[in-house]
Amino acid sequence: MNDKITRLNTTQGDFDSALAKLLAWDDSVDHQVNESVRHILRDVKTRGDAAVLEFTEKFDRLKVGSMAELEMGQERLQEALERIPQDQRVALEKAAERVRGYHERQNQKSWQYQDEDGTILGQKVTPLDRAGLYVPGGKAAYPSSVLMNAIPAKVAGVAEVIMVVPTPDGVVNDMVLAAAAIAGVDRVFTIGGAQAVAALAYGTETVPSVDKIVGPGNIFVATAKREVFGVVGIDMIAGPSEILVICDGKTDPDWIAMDLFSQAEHDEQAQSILVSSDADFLDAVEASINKLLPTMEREDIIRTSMLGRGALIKVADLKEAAEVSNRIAPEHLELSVEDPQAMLDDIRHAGAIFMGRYTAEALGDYCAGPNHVLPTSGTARFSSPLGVYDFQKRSSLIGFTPEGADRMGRVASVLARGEGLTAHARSAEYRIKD
Ligand SMILES: NC(=O)c1ccc[n+]([C@@H]2O[C@H](COP(=O)([O-])OP(=O)(O)OC[C@H]3O[C@@H](n4cnc5c(N)ncnc54)[C@H](O)[C@@H]3O)[C@@H](O)[C@H]2O)c1
Ligand SMILES: N[C@H](CO)Cc1c[nH]c[nH+]1
Ligand SMILES: [Zn+2]
Repeated sequence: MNDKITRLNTTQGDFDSALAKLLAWDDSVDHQVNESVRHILRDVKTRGDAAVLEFTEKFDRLKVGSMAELEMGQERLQEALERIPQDQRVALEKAAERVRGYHERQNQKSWQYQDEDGTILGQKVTPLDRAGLYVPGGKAAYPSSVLMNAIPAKVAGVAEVIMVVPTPDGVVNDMVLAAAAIAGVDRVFTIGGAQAVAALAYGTETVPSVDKIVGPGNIFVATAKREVFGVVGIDMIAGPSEILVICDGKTDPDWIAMDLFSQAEHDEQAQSILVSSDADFLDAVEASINKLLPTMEREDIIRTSMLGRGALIKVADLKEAAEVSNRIAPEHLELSVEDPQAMLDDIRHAGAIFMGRYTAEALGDYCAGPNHVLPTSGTARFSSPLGVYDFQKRSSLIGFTPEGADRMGRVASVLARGEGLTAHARSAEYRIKD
């Protein structure tokens, strides 16, 4: 690298502000993105398909006469499945099997119990009627994201799964369509960005409106999802990828450099951070970064990301490494240390935790089993990986017996009168025995 990657040390006086600066977004970029996304959302809401077609031409350089041309029917998905090379099909099917196996364990069941009066209390779990899946496709195509979005939806029992994926310059990726066939996606539209989020949220003449939009994407997609929340549900803000590696200094520096690159190559705005107490090891990883960078296919994206948002941070020990990591709340956390289990109690905020030197984050992206759609930008402080629970909702169940209505009616009556709500009180009192 011509310029040097950011080096921080927790002992430096301005560490807190330097870290905050590293994690902060450029406000002026934020403002422009917000403006542009709001304009797109308004336009699609008002003009439907016509606006989606115009934005698709503008941002994806794809001009077609009608939205129908942007829908990939089931036959097209099956064709893609049959056309892809056998090794790709086998790998997709193997990954799908592992992702399904993991997510089946998340399936929630309805439950009921009876209290001492025979009153029934419980929770009814219902899948969403229709879910919208955003699969990114700007700088790279993501067949793995198709599986990660669609399989939990299907395991949850969602009746209709609508997928959107941009195809810049009209280049359709057969592996993406094949993955949709394997996962059982119901409808696929080759649209992306904020215009696709708007189409799913508001519906157009061709794209049906959905109940919830899930899936990762770039800053335009993440901002659009934030804006439409309330009209539809969203899973989380899953924006540009991030990795934080805590290393005890005993892993091959080339492995760590490549783990950092693995997320940096997604996006210029991706973030890769290494934390270690071993200063010599930080130097060794920096040397590996410089050595390996020219060998990378996506060298420019990685360079921009590593220089702009990457950092090597020196800490006192593993305890302090965990504290720094908790402040960042990374999407992916690699514990490249001798005894990762021993560190788990200290780790409080991370989308996914990869334990041990042999657990490359990249395996989690494809085939470990857990979901790779994870909270970014510090939102792991309060949100979780995409899962079956994102496609199910819960209704409370309450069924009083006459005895229960009598006993609890008296309690409700007192509380309602305390709130000055006499209709509530009298409604409960009607059911109290004389
Ligand atoms: N968190 C996760 O689970 C996860 C998983 C996979 C990928 N990712 C992230 O998803 C992102 C994928 O980004 P991408 O760009 O490759 O694909 P994308 O599909 O998210 O975005 C492409 C779309 O962005 C829109 N766009 C581009 N420039 C625009 C502009 N100037 N104005 C308005 N709209 C514009 C276009 O409509 C285009 O279709 C990356 O940041 C990657 O790190 C995250
Ligand atoms: N690392 C991404 C989530 O941030 C997921 C992904 C898909 N393909 C490769 N990686
Ligand atoms: Zn990745």
